[in-house]
Amino acid sequence: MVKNTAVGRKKFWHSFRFAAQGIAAAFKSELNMKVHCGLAVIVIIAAAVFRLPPGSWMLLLLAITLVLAAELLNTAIEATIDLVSPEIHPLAKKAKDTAAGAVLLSAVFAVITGIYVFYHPVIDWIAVLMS
Ligand SMILES: Nc1ncnc2c1ncn2[C@@H]1O[C@H](COP(=O)(O)OP(=O)(O)OP(=O)(O)O)[C@@H](O)[C@H]1O
Repeated sequence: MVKNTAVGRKKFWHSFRFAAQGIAAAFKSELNMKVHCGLAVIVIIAAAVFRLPPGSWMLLLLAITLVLAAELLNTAIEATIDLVSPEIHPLAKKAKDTAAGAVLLSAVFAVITGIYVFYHPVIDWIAVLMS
């Protein structure tokens, strides 16, 4: 484990490396993170196949970023709670459940965004298939 003791420009790039390590660590340890990333890849491929307009792409990228960012913060809060309060405590429960709530909220937004963005292209595609 290394602390960021660099200065100036070096410190800036070290911060990026530590952030990338954090994302990689969350991906390796959290099943939910793997599921969210897998779904994000499927959604991006579907958006390319349906040739969605730029506005729809931006909405999808916003939803994907929100979910992944919420999942990363949830993982950070879980790790912090496990470190400072491994024993059962109502505040530990509140912190973990609230962080999980943020993930749930962002996931609901992502589902609504997906329905809004894909509804008409999918209906049009089915209509073409049936005609
Ligand atoms: N120290 C604690 N004190 C009180 N309740 C806790 C504590 N740790 C966990 N819990 C309860 O158990 C639930 C599950 O906690 P856990 O740490 O297993 O996280 P998780 O939601 O299963 O996440 P993951 O599986 O991604 O690690 C929490 O949401 C909380 O309600």
